[in-house]
Amino acid sequence: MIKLEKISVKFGGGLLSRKRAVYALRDITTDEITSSALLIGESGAGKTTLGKVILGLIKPSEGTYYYKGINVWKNKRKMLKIIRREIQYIAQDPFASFNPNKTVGESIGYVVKKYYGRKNYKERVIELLKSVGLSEREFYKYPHQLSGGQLQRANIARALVPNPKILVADEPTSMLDASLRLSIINLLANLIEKNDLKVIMITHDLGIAKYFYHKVKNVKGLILYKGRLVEEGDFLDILEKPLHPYTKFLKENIIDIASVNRDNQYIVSEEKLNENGCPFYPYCSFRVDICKNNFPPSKSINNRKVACYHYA
Ligand SMILES: Nc1ncnc2c1ncn2[C@@H]1O[C@H](COP(=O)(O)OP(=O)(O)OP(=O)(O)O)[C@@H](O)[C@H]1O
Repeated sequence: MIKLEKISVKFGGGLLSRKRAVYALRDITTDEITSSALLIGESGAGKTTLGKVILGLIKPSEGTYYYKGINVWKNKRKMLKIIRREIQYIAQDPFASFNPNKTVGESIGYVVKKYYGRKNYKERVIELLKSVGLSEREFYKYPHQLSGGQLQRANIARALVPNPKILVADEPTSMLDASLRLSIINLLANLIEKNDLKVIMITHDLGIAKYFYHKVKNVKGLILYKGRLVEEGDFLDILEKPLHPYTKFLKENIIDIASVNRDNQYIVSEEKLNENGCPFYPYCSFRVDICKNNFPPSKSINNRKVACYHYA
């Protein structure tokens, strides 16, 4: 379905910009993604940027994005039209995703009318609301009259309007109370099972990621670190037997990557990072000289891929 080849995304550094270009993503190559997936990484790792590349919202500065085997940006008129329909986005904050002056039914109805016309649009909206565990009552409510969890359900209902093949869910539970988080994951797992749908979930919360894996099964994990893809493979396999030193660090130290504490004993060196080197170099206890200036090529090991000279 989705294949990324040497994708880099650079921000800034234009002719009129005083700032140096920053790579949000660097040289990302994946195997074909055919299942649901988890994009894991701490803040600034490039998760959202990668999600936007997949949604066709960001044109990579370098590299090729294939959807269904077709080079998206080489065939952009046709492919972006397909992607806009088949790949939908679930944002983190459901309150920011709805117009506060319109009822939930009107907001979802707007999208229904766009795709299917006015006829029977209300019935379609109510059916969608029911498919995400809401009821007809919610059609008439304004966003502020719903809880965060209910509104996130409505957000998911709206994303389902064009009958997408993929949902890119960007931290879909992080704005919700802990008690509601699992119910949203349950809903996504349910939709995956009942529909011909895959979810690409972006998260820094390993607890949520594990729960998603156990509900959905067959979930690919993509571990990002400072714009680089460091490990790829079955998510549980990665978590149980991490190969990359960063993934090992994650497993041993933390549940929520947002709580990474850089002042712990893991830090080996404070040396300045070379842009072309491995970004984990300063913290890595397996590092060798070459890591400093050269990011390693990805190596296949038992259905996994890891970018680390330790395995070269
Ligand atoms: N529009 C932009 N202009 C300039 N820099 C950007 C832009 N969008 C993202 N970046 C930078 O690219 C890097 C990756 O950002 P991104 O939002 O993709 O990370 P993330 O893993 O999703 O982080 P978070 O979990 O904090 O959202 C960061 O250093 C960020 O500051």
